[in-house]
Amino acid sequence: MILGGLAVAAIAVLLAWPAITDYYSYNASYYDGIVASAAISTILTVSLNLSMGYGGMLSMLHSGLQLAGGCATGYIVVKLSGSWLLGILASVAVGTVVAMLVLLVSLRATYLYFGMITLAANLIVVEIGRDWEPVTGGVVGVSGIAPTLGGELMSKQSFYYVVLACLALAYILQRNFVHSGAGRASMAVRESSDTASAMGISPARAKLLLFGVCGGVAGLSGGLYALQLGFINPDVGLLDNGIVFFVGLFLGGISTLIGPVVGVAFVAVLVELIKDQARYTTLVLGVLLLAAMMVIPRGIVGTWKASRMGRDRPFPAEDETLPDEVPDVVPEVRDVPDGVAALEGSGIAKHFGGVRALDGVDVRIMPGTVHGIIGPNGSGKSTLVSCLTRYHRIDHGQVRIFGAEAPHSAHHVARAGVTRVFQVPHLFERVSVLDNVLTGMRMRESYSWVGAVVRAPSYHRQDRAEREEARELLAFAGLASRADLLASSLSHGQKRLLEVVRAVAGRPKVLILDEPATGLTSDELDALARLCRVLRARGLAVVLIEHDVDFVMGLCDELTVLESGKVIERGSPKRVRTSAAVLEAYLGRSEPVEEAS
Ligand SMILES: Nc1ncnc2c1ncn2[C@@H]1O[C@H](COP(=O)(O)OP(=O)(O)OP(=O)(O)O)[C@@H](O)[C@H]1O
Repeated sequence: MILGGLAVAAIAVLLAWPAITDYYSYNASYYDGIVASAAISTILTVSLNLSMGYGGMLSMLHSGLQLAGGCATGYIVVKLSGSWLLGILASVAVGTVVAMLVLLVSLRATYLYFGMITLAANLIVVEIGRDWEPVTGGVVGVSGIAPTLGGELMSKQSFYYVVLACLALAYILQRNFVHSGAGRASMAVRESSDTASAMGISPARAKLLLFGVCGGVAGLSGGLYALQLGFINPDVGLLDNGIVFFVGLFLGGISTLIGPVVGVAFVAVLVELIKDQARYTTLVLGVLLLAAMMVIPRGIVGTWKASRMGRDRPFPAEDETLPDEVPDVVPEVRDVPDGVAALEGSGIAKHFGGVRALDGVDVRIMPGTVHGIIGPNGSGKSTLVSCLTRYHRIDHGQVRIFGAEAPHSAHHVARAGVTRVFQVPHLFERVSVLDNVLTGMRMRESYSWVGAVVRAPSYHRQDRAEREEARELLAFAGLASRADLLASSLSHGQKRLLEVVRAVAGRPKVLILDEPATGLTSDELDALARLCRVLRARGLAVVLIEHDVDFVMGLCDELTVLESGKVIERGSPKRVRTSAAVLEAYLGRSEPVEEAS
């Protein structure tokens, strides 16, 4: 409410700004220019926010992207005598291409290494700017980049509104992207590439898309910068020019939509206030960044959000009674040919150096069953699952999904219907419970990211249906009242359940749960068992890796028992319970398995 009011007031002031300055000042164009500059910086900071905040990609390339965009506009407007609009479009295209090229060479790089690669790329972009004289104008740059309208030079006021419109576009793009399936996929990759892959998300594609979008937005800010100042030279790409964007982002609040706007506005006002002492500007910005990091590490907006009742803060939600009805949204697996295994591994071998983690393992998991994989610690259970789902490259053997050879990458296996929940909880803690479930639906989404950004009817339809479905699934697991809380506020048991719900949301045909019962209360165990039974009844194959022998024996139709990377027994719980090999492996003597736990 308060935010809404402030936003409306800010928009009104921005729209009326040229009239206000005209009325109150003899130097109106100066003040219009200050706000336009701040708006251009905000556009670049929005791009940085998408990359670092929502994508978890430390980018040192942003001033280089601004330079690339500015050079593209300069080239079109001055050298080709094109229109400013064409210049702006070129800046977006060039920014996108440069960002995507850099991303392609750094696909496997993690946070810090990605930062270093973008740093190197920035140096290269600046150097190209200095040396590619016919296009960039070399060290001197290009001047005379003037926007025209109907053959006349565009007035400062008109240009102000062009910049404002571009800022609005950048902000809307950021907001709509972040709230779309593509945005959730980027955030999933930010949290864990492995978990994202288990939901059918390709980390490489998600990163490429996000960084490409960031490049386009940063390029746009470069094009506007060139048009506003009338020139562009390679110094624009120098790293110290980029500091102001980092200060604005961290001061305003990284990973918040409005943070870049607030942060840059704050910095712009401050810089204006100390303009008579301009030589201290860098010092002041440095101190400001330091102070922000120490006092309000979430930034102004993040801190404000965390302080509001019920927003970004855990609050006790009521305990829920589980509904008896199974929601329709729990998937049903149909048309499976008789006798074909849902997931099958034959002769799987995996060595880690001298360790034979798996040594010729055969496993057949039938649809409509709960299949337990048990064995002592280190017997190879998790490795087997990683091999079956292609997280590990297998040394020997074959993996088949419904009779066909399994694809060779983890996210394609997920798309083929095999989803896993990891042994160590891999929730997306910084987003809501509901968003976690929505992320699990990513591979079913049919709308494009452009459709989401422009909020096409297909996006609205699907988004509405997904949200309803996600809430139904949460209600079935007893988590409905927690849907809008941050996932980090859940108890351990609730997090485990949420992970299962998120996996179910992807409508898998095979669901692999690695030690899901660890740390669950008896009520939570009941809820988990109920969910597994429902999935089995709907034709799914559920694979359980568990140490809780009672839980496994009570739930599973079939078991595969591993020891030292080999199958030592397989069959019904009754058979396994009395197997001499199993008793030996668990107890080293012939006593009932239940006593091992
Ligand atoms: N990435 C790896 N590098 C080296 N060795 C590994 C790796 N992953 C597993 N191993 C080894 O492979 C063997 C099987 O490990 P795995 O984690 O699959 O067993 P597990 O049955 O799942 O054990 P637990 O019940 O303790 O989770 C162990 O000896 C383990 O040390």
